[in-house]
Amino acid sequence: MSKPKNWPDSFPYLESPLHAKDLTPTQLQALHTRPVSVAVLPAASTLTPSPNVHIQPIRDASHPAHGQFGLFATQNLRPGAFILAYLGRVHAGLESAAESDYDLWLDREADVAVDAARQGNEGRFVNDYRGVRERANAVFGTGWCERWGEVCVGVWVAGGKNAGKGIRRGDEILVSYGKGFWAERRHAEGGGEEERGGDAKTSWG
Ligand SMILES: C[S@@+](CC[C@H](N)C(=O)[O-])C[C@H]1O[C@@H](n2cnc3c(N)ncnc32)[C@H](O)[C@@H]1O
Repeated sequence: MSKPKNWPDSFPYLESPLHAKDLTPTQLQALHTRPVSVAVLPAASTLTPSPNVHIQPIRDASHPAHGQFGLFATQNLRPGAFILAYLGRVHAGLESAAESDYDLWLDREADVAVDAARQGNEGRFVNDYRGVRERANAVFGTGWCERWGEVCVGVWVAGGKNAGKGIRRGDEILVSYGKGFWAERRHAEGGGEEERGGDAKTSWG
């Protein structure tokens, strides 16, 4: 199996979603039922490793995630384009890895989330835009991944009116984790809760 450059030795690299044993038959059925309203992602767009990105250490001392890793574009990506799937351990949300900084809702109604804290793919290295640039240039969302025949979380280039020109080769790919993420973090560190208002899990939008 080939792993992306800079993938840490200590983490398993996933080439498909990893299903936790506690997913109920109803949750598994929801995962394997194609919703009418989500983007269909052909198998060719979910290659592992992804040809659209590379993992890089953050060496810029002014970057708030200095000393960690980030995800960067290997080619120009147009507004609205799909970038890559976010792979991890797909689990029942109730059994949430509350302390994980890598846990995203996959299907809130079905109570299913995906956590990339202990294993995953390049998606786990997407940083938040705060303190790096004015706004996010990418968004999390859900799609139907034909490669695995299931609903999956993915990362898209930001689209819409204010999207700009997309992401240029070499740019860092940055999403918004949602205010809830940072409020939770301040709360955990003993700070205030004034910005609370997002999801307990990392949210998007
Ligand atoms: C999903 S991980 C992103 C990848 C992470 N940089 C790494 O190397 O594993 C989320 C963590 O990255 C860091 N991070 C991401 N965006 C950040 C930002 N804008 N400011 C400060 N820390 C950030 C925080 O430590 C956060 O808990």
